[in-house]
Amino acid sequence: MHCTNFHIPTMVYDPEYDQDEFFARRCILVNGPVIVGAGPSGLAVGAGLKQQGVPFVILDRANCIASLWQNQTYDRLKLHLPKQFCQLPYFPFPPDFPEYPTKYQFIGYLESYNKHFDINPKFNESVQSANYDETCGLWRVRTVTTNGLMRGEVEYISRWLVVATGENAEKVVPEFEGLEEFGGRVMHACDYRSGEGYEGKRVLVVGCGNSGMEVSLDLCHHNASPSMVVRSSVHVLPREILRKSTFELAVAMMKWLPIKVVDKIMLVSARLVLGNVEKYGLKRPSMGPLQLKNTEGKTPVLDIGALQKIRSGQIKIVPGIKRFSRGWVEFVNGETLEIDSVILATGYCSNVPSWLKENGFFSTQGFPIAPFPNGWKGKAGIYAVGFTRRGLSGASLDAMRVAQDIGKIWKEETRHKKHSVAVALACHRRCKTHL
Ligand SMILES: Cc1cc2nc3c(=O)[nH]c(=O)nc-3n(C[C@H](O)[C@H](O)[C@H](O)COP(=O)(O)OP(=O)(O)OC[C@H]3O[C@@H](n4cnc5c(N)ncnc54)[C@H](O)[C@@H]3O)c2cc1C
Ligand SMILES: NC(=O)C1=CN([C@@H]2O[C@H](COP(=O)(O)OP(=O)(O)OC[C@H]3O[C@@H](n4cnc5c(N)ncnc54)[C@H](OP(=O)(O)O)[C@@H]3O)[C@@H](O)[C@H]2O)C=CC1
Ligand SMILES: O=C(O)C(=O)Cc1c[nH]c2ccccc12
Repeated sequence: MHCTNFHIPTMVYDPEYDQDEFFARRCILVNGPVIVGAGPSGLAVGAGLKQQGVPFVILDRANCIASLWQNQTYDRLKLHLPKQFCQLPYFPFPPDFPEYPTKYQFIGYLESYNKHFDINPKFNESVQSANYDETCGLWRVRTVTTNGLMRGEVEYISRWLVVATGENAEKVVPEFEGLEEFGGRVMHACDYRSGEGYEGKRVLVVGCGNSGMEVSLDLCHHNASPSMVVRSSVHVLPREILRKSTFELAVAMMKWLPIKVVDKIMLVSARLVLGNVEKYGLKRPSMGPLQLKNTEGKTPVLDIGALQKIRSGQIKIVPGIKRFSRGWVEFVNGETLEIDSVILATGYCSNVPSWLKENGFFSTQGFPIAPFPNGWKGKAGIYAVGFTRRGLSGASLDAMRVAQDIGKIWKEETRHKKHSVAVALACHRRCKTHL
């Protein structure tokens, strides 16, 4: 796509003065980078840029920051890594936070972070496409804005594009034979808030990652009867070993030992603390838990109580699903089970391939192709933050690198040109000459 699709009116974006909302179609030249996503990753990049005086625009499809945390998680959720691995750069958690903050505490912290750095994302702006326009050397990011009844299209034009839409941007909803005739309540784990309303119900929880385990546990707390589908294998680790965070121990050991050895130690320790989990139907993968996380992104389960319920039989383990029918499910081993509801804890995926038109930086799965630690920067001013499958600490690391890199280029350019807006306008003029 070239500049032929350039829509007027065109404005220079000034963060001090947010222009009116009257135009249904607008084109905004951004002085600084466009950041897509106002989750922890996007906010952390924003903070790093603010500190260096670099202007930017953050766009989010939702109407709030950290929408994954605010709109798509259950009430009982707590961070499952200790707090020091989850805080964002330059602004620590309050000292009275517990070791594993609740989601409400984490959201409160992110709100303070947003306020403290005056990040000011633009909400209700869903990015539909982004492409690099070689004729003018700029990124063109198109959004659909939904603001009450108002719907508009905006094109943001920028030197830099920071992708911060997350590893969990879309829910994965597999197709199952017969599900349409099942008849009971079916929802994805991202829409599950609590077991209220499930009392006495037989619930099939599909998937045994952290979501499947914790939803099943929450259902037990609400006197429901969950059966959890384990179709392949899963690593379950205790959240703590001898009162020390398992994750923290693993991070410490990784400084001295190869990952394979650390995995062995993890598995021996897990066996000592949890016993043999395979006898409950929780088959372990052949690859160790950290290696599996690093190579395939599959997060080990950090157990916070589900295993005890599996042992006691309150959570039943069932095999893969063959098909559904009215009021029941048939498994691959031919057995059937009567159920009232289904919760799909079947995971999430990146949505980058659906909107980013480029070749070579992102894979078809929506993750940077270059392996860690080289996937944060691409060619022509594109960056990725929060795609290293290393949780919030990985996102923070990316964010600091990206903000520093953009800040460095920005400072070099503003030293040479009198005013950064003049630079943007010059680019803009160059772009328009190609119309
Ligand atoms: C239930 C759950 C619990 C977790 N717990 C932990 C934990 O304890 N510790 C840990 O380290 N990690 C945890 N994670 C991993 C989680 O991915 C990170 O914590 C964190 O949310 C990643 O931040 P992010 O900003 O990269 O992505 P997100 O938080 O997903 O934010 C991405 C933002 O991009 C926006 N967006 C997406 N597509 C578009 C588009 N096309 N246009 C505009 N905006 C868009 C979304 O609305 C969203 O606000 C958890 C994940 C889940 C699902
Ligand atoms: N407290 C916390 O901090 C929590 C953190 N999280 C994090 O959120 C992220 C997402 O976790 P989660 O939502 O559990 O997703 P995961 O991707 O980790 O797990 C998805 C599960 O669904 C199963 N599955 C997928 N498709 C099917 C199918 N067709 N039939 C049967 N089973 C299927 C997978 O099985 P298979 O392996 O065979 O493909 C797997 O067990 C993770 O990083 C996790 O750590 C989640 C919840 C709580
Ligand atoms: O909870 C998540 O989704 C995370 O990605 C956190 C995380 C990063 N590395 C890990 C290794 C083991 C368990 C959790 C994590």
